[in-house]
Amino acid sequence: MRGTREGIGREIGLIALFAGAYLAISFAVQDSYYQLIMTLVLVWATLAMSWNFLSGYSGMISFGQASFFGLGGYAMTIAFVDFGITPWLGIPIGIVVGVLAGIIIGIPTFRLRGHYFALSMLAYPLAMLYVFEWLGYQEVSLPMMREAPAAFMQFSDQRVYIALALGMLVICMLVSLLAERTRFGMSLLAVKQNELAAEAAGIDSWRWKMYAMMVSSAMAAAAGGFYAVVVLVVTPPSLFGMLVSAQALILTLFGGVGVYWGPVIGAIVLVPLAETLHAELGHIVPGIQGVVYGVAIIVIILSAPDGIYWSIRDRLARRRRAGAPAEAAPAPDVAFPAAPVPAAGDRTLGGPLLELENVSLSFGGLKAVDNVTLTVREGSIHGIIGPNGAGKTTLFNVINGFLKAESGSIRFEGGELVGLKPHKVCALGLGRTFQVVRAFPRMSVLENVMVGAYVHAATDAEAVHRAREALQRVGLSGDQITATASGLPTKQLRLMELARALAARPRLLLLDETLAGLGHAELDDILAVIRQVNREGVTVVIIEHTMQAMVKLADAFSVLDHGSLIAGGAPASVVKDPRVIEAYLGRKWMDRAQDPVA
Ligand SMILES: Nc1ncnc2c1ncn2[C@@H]1O[C@H](COP(=O)(O)OP(=O)(O)OP(=O)(O)O)[C@@H](O)[C@H]1O
Repeated sequence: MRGTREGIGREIGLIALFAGAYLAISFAVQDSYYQLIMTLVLVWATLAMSWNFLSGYSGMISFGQASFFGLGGYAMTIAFVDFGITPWLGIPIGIVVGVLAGIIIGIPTFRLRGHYFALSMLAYPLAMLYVFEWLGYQEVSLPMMREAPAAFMQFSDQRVYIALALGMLVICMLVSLLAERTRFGMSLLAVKQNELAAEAAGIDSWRWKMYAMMVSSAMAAAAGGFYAVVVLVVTPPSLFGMLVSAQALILTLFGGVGVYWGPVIGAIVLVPLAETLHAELGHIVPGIQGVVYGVAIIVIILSAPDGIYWSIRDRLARRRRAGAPAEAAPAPDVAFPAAPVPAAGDRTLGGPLLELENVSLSFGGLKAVDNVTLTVREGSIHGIIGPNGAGKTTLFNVINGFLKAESGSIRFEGGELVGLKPHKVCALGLGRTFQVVRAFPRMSVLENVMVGAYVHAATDAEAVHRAREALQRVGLSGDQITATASGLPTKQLRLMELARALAARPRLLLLDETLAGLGHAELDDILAVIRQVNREGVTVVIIEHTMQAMVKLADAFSVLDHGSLIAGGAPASVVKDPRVIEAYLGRKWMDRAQDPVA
């Protein structure tokens, strides 16, 4: 399972096995050309690993990995040629330069998303290519240091380079493995699968993306520095060229995205193929490497779109399932037993917990939230109702920081929320769920909830503990929590999302149509959970269209229409208010309103 250290020892064993086998094969290979190819496989695998760390884990597709590769290569080369600094120091210098460039590039570029991010990343290596040409570094050769070759990383035995490159790759694999199994990787994966949900669950997506950029640029710069040592001559196209960035991306896509074995598999299969064809047929078909990578990407998209690693894994899992005995009956589909419910209004409520004062927000000419003032009392269940398009979800988005109020004030426990990012709002104790469930589909239910727990958990073990506790609170257990989130029935998804919000131990929960899409029995189960959570001290603000349920559940209503608050107060009186009936409930409700709790 991701997110815990389970199985980490086995993975380290596999890495050691791979490294040992690779080294053993390198001793068996006598031809220095093939030894060079074995070195290049490791260098390109490291570069592809750097792409995987940024793009595979976080989902931000980068076409510009050559920037860091080239800077690492040129920093080492210039340090060597102009200052006589050994590559043993030059490569670390290149790594520092690469990381600094990663930070400088990340700051403006993280504002962009999707295709815009990918394309703008493409611009950086192209610009650097011309800058280095303009600076006069068209072709730089490393001088031979015959008096002290080892001190300048110059070895007559090619196998020493293989061992060094293998060391570099193994370090990158271990760093990636550790990231995949800890909050680093889990946070990036959550951002990749649903950035808004991750932010609402307390994940600072910008910070994790920046960390990923720094680690990724360090790996790419190390690969670039080492590449320059091995090939001895560098040119701007060989370090910053399109083929370099494309290679990083294609090797990973081919081998498997989002897992550290992917780049290794991709490099082992494709690099020897491309290099051998280049050596044999390069004089007849110039640029044959590009053809190999082009064909590889078409084949992989058609036959195994997630890459070889995932394709093999899925096939093995299917075979295991087919051979396994019939699965045990699933754990009972439980929620909390419907405990006796204190009638709305019977409970003693605290003072104001959330206060909105003259809050407004427009989309162009449309006032989606218009001068709304309302107070939510501590310990209450506060219903937000209104017709479709009344501005209810927008109001939640303004409260939790997805949207910034244009005017007005939102105070939570007396502190101002306007201007805070969603993860900060979450950290203050304000959790939320969504109208359409925002799950992290490739994670298990437990992992989904762990993402919510990270905000206050110091360690991964504590996050697991808090997540299990939250799942227990919503009544999910056994097989239900190890299941993958994609494909879960609506009720379990709703409960999982509720647990994810609860894992941060909030004082106030914003629930956006949590009852939508549920049958009668399921609806009662979820209502029981909401009441239980409220009894445990969590204040609830809930948007809901099911009026019968809301009247029984809520202590107070606020009614929105066209962005404005048209009524507020105890449910029994609000549903009799002629303005509410006209705007929302309609005549049919008017007839029933004589006995609203029937
Ligand atoms: N990002 C946006 N850009 C432009 N208009 C928007 C945006 N989001 C919402 N709106 C508009 O703002 C108004 C309020 O929308 P909102 O989703 O908050 O309503 P709602 O009360 O939650 O409705 P529903 O009950 O159907 O979910 C609607 O007219 C909607 O079309």
